[in-house]
Amino acid sequence: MNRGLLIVLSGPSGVGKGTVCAALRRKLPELTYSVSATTRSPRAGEIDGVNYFFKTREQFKDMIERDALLEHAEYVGNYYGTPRDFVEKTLSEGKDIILEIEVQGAVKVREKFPEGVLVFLLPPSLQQLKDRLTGRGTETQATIDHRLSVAVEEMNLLEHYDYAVVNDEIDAACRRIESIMIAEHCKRERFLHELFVELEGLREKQNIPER
Ligand SMILES: Nc1nc2c(ncn2[C@@H]2O[C@H](COP(=O)(O)OP(=O)(O)O)[C@@H](O)[C@H]2O)c(=O)[nH]1
Ligand SMILES: Nc1ncnc2c1ncn2[C@@H]1O[C@H](COP(=O)(O)OP(=O)(O)O)[C@@H](O)[C@H]1O
Repeated sequence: MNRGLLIVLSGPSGVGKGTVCAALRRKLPELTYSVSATTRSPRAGEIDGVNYFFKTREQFKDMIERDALLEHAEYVGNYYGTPRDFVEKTLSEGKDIILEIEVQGAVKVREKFPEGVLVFLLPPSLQQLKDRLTGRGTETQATIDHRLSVAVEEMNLLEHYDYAVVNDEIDAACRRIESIMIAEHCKRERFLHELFVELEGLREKQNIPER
């Protein structure tokens, strides 16, 4: 059985990672979502174990020490991390899993999981990024300014990614990510498709040299 795909959806704050990821999950119910751990306080309506596993700093430190996180990063004063076991289990069951994480964490995943598929979500323009952060209404003006300056730095990490997807329209961005997933599955079929195993067997039997 093929291992599942590890898809990392990343990009600057406010670009639409949460929105696009939610739309993609509605479209692809079989796509597993990795719930992160965080030390940030829950926002109104957020549920522990669904949106995040909300942890104290002590609990989070303990997870780092136990090597229970695949990656973790500090972001605007809070810690965020991906629980390792759930990701490993999902991939070994042949299921695809999506991580929606910030850019430093995505680059760390690259080191630990070179076969991971890194997708960078881009805003159509910086002005639209600012408008989205403001429009969401979850941040104060000071946080928005801070997040915007962080976003400009974050864009520099684009070169580490496999794909760039512009989030102009939510549906269009989803379609692009779906296409990436289809292409990445086809790439892996090259190595594992049963037909090729059969062909290899036949070649050996008939002593046909490889082309
Ligand atoms: N490295 C890392 N980043 C994460 C993880 N979970 C969430 N994030 C990112 O942390 C940042 C802040 O998340 P959050 O406070 O929920 O704000 P929002 O995504 O901007 O609404 C976002 O860029 C998330 O994608 C994780 O497990 N690891
Ligand atoms: N393609 C899009 N067009 C217009 N608005 C969008 C689009 N994608 C996301 N948004 C809006 O932008 C804001 C930030 O999106 P969000 O998903 O919270 O970003 P992130 O998770 O990257 O921080 C939200 O108010 C969301 O509704």
